[in-house]
Amino acid sequence: MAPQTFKIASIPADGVGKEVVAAGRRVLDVLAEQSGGRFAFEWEEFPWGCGYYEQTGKMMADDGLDSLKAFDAIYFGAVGWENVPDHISLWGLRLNITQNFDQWANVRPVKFLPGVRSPLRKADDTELDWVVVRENSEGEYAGLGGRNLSGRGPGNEVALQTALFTEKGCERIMRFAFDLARTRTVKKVSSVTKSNAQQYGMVLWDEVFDRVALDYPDVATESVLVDAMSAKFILHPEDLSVVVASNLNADILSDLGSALAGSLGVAASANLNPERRFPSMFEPVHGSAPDIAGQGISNPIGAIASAALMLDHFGLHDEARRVEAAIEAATASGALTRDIGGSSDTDAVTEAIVHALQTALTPA
Ligand SMILES: NC(=O)c1ccc[n+]([C@@H]2O[C@H](COP(=O)([O-])OP(=O)(O)OC[C@H]3O[C@@H](n4cnc5c(N)ncnc54)[C@H](O)[C@@H]3O)[C@@H](O)[C@H]2O)c1
Ligand SMILES: O=C(O)C[C@@H](O)C(=O)O
Ligand SMILES: [K+]
Ligand SMILES: [Mn+2]
Repeated sequence: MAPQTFKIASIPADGVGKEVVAAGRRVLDVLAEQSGGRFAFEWEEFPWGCGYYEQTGKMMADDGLDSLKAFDAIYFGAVGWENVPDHISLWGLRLNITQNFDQWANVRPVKFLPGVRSPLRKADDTELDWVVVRENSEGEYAGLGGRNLSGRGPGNEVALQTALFTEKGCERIMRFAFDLARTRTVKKVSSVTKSNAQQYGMVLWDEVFDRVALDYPDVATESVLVDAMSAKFILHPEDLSVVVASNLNADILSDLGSALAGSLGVAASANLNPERRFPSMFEPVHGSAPDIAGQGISNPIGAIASAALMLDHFGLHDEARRVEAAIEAATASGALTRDIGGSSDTDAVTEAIVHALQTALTPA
């Protein structure tokens, strides 16, 4: 039988994005080899990013979105470099893709790994495991607003950055969060709000949350102000299972979660178009890390764990669990990059994960 072939567009983009995407590809290619012809990955790499901008004045090709539509998934590194203002590079590439492909659900698990020290003392003797569900299409990232550069005289410039909350946008991300909670051991959704200060958008957010919750009587709920939630991440993370938050609130909280798990380098994410009208995109939570890029020392775990989320999206659930187990075997054995207290480089950690996959192979 012909192998089931998954077409993946890879966009390493900038900085450590290049290093960690190469690591993830290596792991996926090993898995395909091990599948004995059951499945295969067909890769096409796109050179978009700040280097491409240098040559063309654009972050991606004009027909880039059209080209991407033909793929089963997109595997992304990170965007951002010093030659391009961050708001141009982010809107030109990552947000161009997430918003135009309606990847409205951004799933960001917070995973604690064996052998990786958390800055939380609580993590030493408490099982911690939660996931941030980020609204990925509107909110503070609606791109609405403008600047008045000239009309008000020197020193009086004004800028508006308007957040957009729609009932439909709130409802779909909340249902997604509740459905996800139903698949987990602890069936609970925590909604992150700021409705004490933001009396329009966040009050709508809260009302939709309360209404959707009525359809899930088997799932526990709480609504927590974002400032209090940032404290709760540190003081009572054992109370968390699924945390649903607006675009910006979830962006901030997911970096906090990654740091609590040891480093931004270990955190995975999936930008999902749940209706599957467009390809979904898988990328580590971190950015291009200019401070360490090019040295071969970046942590590949976030990108490799994102590849596992991509396997889940393809329905290859056993393979996804095998990759996660291989990551855990590698960290437990001491294969750690510097950001998590070790001295291994990117390649050594990747090979430790590959080795774990190979030794865990059950003979046919
Ligand atoms: N989705 C994305 O592509 C994305 C996400 C975040 C930031 N960015 C962009 O990345 C650039 C840098 O942003 P930043 O410095 O705020 O965030 P960053 O995530 O790139 O780096 C923050 C810190 O985490 C460390 N870090 C990140 N990834 C790591 C890895 N794999 N291994 C080891 N350490 C790692 C960095 O060395 C740095 O100290 C900016 O241009 C920003 O706009 C892009
Ligand atoms: O917020 C963004 O879109 C950029 C980056 O911080 C991310 O988390 O992807
Ligand atoms: K990224
Ligand atoms: Mn972020």
